[in-house]
Amino acid sequence: MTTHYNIKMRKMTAPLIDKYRKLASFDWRTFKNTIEGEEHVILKQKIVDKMKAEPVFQRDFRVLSLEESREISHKRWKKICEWNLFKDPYSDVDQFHALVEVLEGYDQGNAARLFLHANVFGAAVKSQGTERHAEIIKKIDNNEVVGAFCLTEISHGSNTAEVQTTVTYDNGELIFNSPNIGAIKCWAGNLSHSATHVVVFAQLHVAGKNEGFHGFVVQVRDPITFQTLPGITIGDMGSKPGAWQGVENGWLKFDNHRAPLIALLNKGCDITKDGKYVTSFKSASEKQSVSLGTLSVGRLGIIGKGVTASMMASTIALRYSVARRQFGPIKGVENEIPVFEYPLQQFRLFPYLTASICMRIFQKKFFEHFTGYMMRVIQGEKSDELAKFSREIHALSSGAKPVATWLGNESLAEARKACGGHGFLHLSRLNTLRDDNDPSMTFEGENFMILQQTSNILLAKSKSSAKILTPMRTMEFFNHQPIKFQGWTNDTISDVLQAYRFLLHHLIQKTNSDAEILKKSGKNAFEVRNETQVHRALNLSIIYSENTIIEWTKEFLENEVEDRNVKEVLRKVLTLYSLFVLERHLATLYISEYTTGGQFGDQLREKLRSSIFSLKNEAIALVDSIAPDDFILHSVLGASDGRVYERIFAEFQKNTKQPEWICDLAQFLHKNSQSSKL
Ligand SMILES: Cc1cc2nc3c(=O)[nH]c(=O)nc-3n(C[C@H](O)[C@H](O)[C@H](O)COP(=O)(O)OP(=O)(O)OC[C@H]3O[C@@H](n4cnc5c(N)ncnc54)[C@H](O)[C@@H]3O)c2cc1C
Repeated sequence: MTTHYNIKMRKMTAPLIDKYRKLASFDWRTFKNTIEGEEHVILKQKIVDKMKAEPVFQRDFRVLSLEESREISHKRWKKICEWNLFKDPYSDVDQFHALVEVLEGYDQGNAARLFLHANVFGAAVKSQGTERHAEIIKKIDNNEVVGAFCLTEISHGSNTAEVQTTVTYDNGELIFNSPNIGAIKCWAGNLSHSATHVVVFAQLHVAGKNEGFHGFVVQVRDPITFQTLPGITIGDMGSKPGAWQGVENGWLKFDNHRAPLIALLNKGCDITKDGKYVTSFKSASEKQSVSLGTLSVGRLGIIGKGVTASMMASTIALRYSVARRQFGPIKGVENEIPVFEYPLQQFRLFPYLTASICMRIFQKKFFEHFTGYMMRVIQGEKSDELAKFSREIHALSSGAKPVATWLGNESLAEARKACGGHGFLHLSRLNTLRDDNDPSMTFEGENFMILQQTSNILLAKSKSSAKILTPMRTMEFFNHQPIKFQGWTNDTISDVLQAYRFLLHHLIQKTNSDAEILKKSGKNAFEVRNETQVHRALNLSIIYSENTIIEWTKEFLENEVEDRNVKEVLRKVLTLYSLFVLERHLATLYISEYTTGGQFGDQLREKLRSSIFSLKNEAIALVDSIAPDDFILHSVLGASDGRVYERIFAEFQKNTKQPEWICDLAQFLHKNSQSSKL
């Protein structure tokens, strides 16, 4: 019976994917190596091969309980530590990036466990501590301790400056307190069960004066018994969706917990032996921005979550779309066409495929810039140019993080719908991935909130009359006059960039002029900033980020791609991405009088449609070039062999056992039938 089924199924699904692969005009491996770098591809595969061979990394589509998720997450983390793949992010940047990418695709919960310790907690101690913290840093690097990052409190997340936890200096010691319920730390990953140490942010009180927001590294548990230390209560926040179930997001309450003074992360500040607070920071806000500098690094990493999300979404939905046949020009099962053939399906999915590629190129370049910046910081450089660099990184990461994470979530939602009913099953992995990716829109700077950082910097720059030169050259548009629409040329990407430059100038001018009106009406700076967000400052930040993604991908295309076929297809990819994002600003383009009449919009849409069509033969090979290994993708609908129905049925067959409560149902039915006879 089973054999018969298998044969029949195989006939039905002779994988069409190979036919679509052959249509491409380029070699997918060359494309992959061009985008990612050959060494990076090899490094990633080595890690994947290690994972494939290791029992602890095997998985199925069963939803694990909270306890199971936490236990398996611990075991996988331990295995990765044992493999000794990296010590800290800057000692081997390439290895680190390869590991990040593999783990983010495999399971964001596992990635969080590792990186919260090494990259967030560890980075905070290293960047804000001094030689006084050498011993704990050694323990962090050797995995002798587990760390968590405690910034958020029940009543404060975004407004970090107002955290309520207090630390009071008392005769050579520090006393930690959570003065009210709102001050209890929460959301800290790794905290609930595993953390032995935490970095805590709190208000430092010395000699009766609040010296403001400071970071501290505190031991919270005995590393042998795992009992919390006196004056510390820790618990878990409860159940969460997706991979975050495996992350120990915990809460922490301090009640007169005493720690030695060494707990203070004392770069740029200290408490002297005679109990005096000293600092080299000019203001509390300077201290706070240095303390939270580590979050800027994190934000760059979160851009990668958006990229991974849109890559996985495009891979799963497009591979499934060539396997899934529905309707056809003539009646009959044999005449049904793959849903991939429908222009509507292409319109829904191709833009996310191109977005994932352009954002990947952008992210790689951003990391290169960032690593260059960090090297100069580590070497102790202090210059105006470096300060400018830091500000530009902050502006771009604060804008690109929301753009990337929104797009990641959007692409997963669209992919799930594009896969119809089967897309809803866990075996597609799409809904799980959407749950996994969801909080990236909130942490490391809530998207709507953090976008304001970008516009603040751009608007401040706009007040300068001097030529604007920045290290990453993302603000070059300031030095060029905006030009209205003058017709399409043969170079669509440049046409789009011209429209973007116009939009940037328009939004800066509009936000500034509306701000002036509000100021004159008596509004204060806080009110003015809030009241110029909708349609103006917010859009400015998004458009600045998209403009940079297009510009950097164009530079890459022109200067770094050697293979002619890859160059040609990447041009098509960028053309589609540029038109896709520009179309979203059509209303603003007309409002800003970039052009009048319907012709521009109509032509833009026509170009978008023909650009989608131009990628039809390339799409599946493009998917192959961005897709992670099947083991990492872990999707029945997205597996590279295209044998979707066999794989679906193989999963279905695992679920034939009757549960025990069926006896109760049988008894109930029997009882009913007996009583109906009475
Ligand atoms: C899965 C997960 C893991 C996390 N891990 C950690 C961790 O390890 N350590 C840690 O310390 N924290 C962690 N966090 C907490 C996270 O950093 C905060 O949730 C985040 O900073 C947002 O803060 P909030 O929740 O207070 O949101 P709020 O600031 O309360 O935001 C609520 C709403 O108000 C809006 N809003 C707020 N301010 C403004 C404004 N000025 N203008 C306009 N709108 C505004 C926001 O856009 C949002 O829509 C985690 C959170 C999640 C979900």
